[in-house]
Amino acid sequence: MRLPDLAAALNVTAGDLPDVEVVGVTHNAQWVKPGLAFVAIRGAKFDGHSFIQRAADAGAVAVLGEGLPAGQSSPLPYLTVENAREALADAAAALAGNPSRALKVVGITGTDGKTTTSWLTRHLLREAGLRTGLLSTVGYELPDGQLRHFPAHFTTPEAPQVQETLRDMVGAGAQAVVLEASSHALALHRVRAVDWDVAVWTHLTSEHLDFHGTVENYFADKRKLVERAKFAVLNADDGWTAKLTGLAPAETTYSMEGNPAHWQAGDIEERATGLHFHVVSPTGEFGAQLPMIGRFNVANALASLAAAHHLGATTAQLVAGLASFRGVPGRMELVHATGAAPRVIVDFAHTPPSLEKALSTLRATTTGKLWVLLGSAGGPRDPHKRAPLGEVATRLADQAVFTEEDHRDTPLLDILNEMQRGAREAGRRNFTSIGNRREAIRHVIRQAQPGDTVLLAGKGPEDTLERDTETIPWNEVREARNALEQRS
Ligand SMILES: CC(=O)N[C@H]1[C@@H](OP(=O)(O)OP(=O)(O)OC[C@H]2O[C@@H](n3ccc(=O)[nH]c3=O)[C@H](O)[C@@H]2O)O[C@H](CO)[C@@H](O)[C@@H]1O[C@H](C)C(=O)N[C@@H](C)C(=O)N[C@H](CCC(=O)O)C(=O)O
Ligand SMILES: Nc1ncnc2c1ncn2[C@@H]1O[C@H](COP(=O)(O)OP(=O)(O)OP(=O)(O)O)[C@@H](O)[C@H]1O
Repeated sequence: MRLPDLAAALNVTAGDLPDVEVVGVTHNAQWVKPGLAFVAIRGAKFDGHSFIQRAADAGAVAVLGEGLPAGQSSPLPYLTVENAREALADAAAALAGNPSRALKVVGITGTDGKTTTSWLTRHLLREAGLRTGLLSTVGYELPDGQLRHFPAHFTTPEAPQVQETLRDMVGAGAQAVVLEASSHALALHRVRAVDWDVAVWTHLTSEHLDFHGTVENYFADKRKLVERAKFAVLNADDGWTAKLTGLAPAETTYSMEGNPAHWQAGDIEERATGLHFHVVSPTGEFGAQLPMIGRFNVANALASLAAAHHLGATTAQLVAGLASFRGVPGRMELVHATGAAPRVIVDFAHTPPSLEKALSTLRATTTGKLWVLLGSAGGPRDPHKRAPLGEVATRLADQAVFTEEDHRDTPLLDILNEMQRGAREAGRRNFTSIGNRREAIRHVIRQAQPGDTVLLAGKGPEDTLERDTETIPWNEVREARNALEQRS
């Protein structure tokens, strides 16, 4: 796009602009490449205007900002905009060709459940035959199903990455996309200029108040998604929904607690194989089975069903889609086994509170013994959590196995000793230590019996294991599957 056309697309009246080609836009001077426009943002820590020279040296062709600081001149054409973050999003969308207009876009927001609901909705849409992309905390996928990661960890990355990813999805033949929208993203305009077809609301509890200040601000940021969508899927069990009703031109509601709603789930049973429930909905009544752990996932399922139904999924496709859902990689992921075997779960939990939550959830559906395998990372990251991890593991599981988990240059023995200390000081002896993670996984899966549950905690979807100075390719689910095969 030529620079004068970009200015016109942003409604900016600037004097004589050079007729140069703008190939993209970025807010980060370190990411500038020849031909990009640089948006100078006044952030909480830095003023992007101090990086204009750096951007120019790297080949930027223009700068967008809310006004040059007094006494500063720009070596590049400077376009004054009202709001730099909004301009970043608008420019990114224009330069990417407004890809969201060519897609059915489902946005998911809420305090918890965004990632799960995004993955499930993506799965249901694919079951319904729509080529669907995904952008979530766990990574992003074009319709080919291969998970990719942005260089920095984000739930919703900055607008240029959002728009460029949507453009790539359109290029790869996507018809729909499911996009997880964090409150930070909505507050900082990262998903402005996305044309939303469906907004899904999971629920809201006090969180991130360091950033938003008050729960009302937090709500107001999240509400933007519902305000901007053509259709809203609202949770009738969430107190905030009353304030969301009527904001979108059309809406549907869901409940797993017996509140009046279009989509209702009842007769909920949580079994070792997953969740079983009965759905009453505008598309009829049906029995549903979802191979996931955790009762709250019924709410996520209802939200996904309603969103996918709105985009054309039939009842048969919805039922089949729920039953074939494999979960979110590395999040309470059930490892499938053939024949009589213990239930094996891979989960990312690597802090004492998340380990506590995961083990408590699993205890509820374990008839036999509950086993847990875990380590703790080396280096400066939270050495204080090692002993508490040992305590939680031996309190909530019947048997714990301590092993390696990215110990890097910290001696593994020191980490294992700390975990053991946490257990011993609480008076417990129900643990063993096996340094090599593969051997430890094989050991615990060999020892466990049908009816038992084995939680492999800490690594989740990570694809490497950092042992001393080595970085080893790693796939925890594959390790578990191999161990299950060796067992049978
Ligand atoms: C709290 C928050 O979201 N902060 C975001 C905000 O940072 P900021 O206002 O402090 O920006 P800043 O660091 O002062 O920099 C100002 C400008 O100078 C630029 N800069 C800065 C330094 C430099 O050397 N060169 C340079 O160009 C920056 O790119 C930026 O454009 O704007 C930056 C880009 O403009 C974001 O990268 C940054 O996200 C930070 C990295 C972050 O950690 N965000 C997290 C909290 C976040 O967004 N999380 C949510 C999920 C939350 C959840 O549900 O758990 C997410 O969607 O991932
Ligand atoms: N609908 C829900 N209601 C309450 N809690 C939930 C719900 N869905 C998930 N959770 C809890 O939140 C945890 C995180 O779930 P999920 O990753 O889907 O949420 P998220 O909003 O994407 O959070 P994050 O951005 O931190 O990944 C789950 O392990 C579970 O404990």
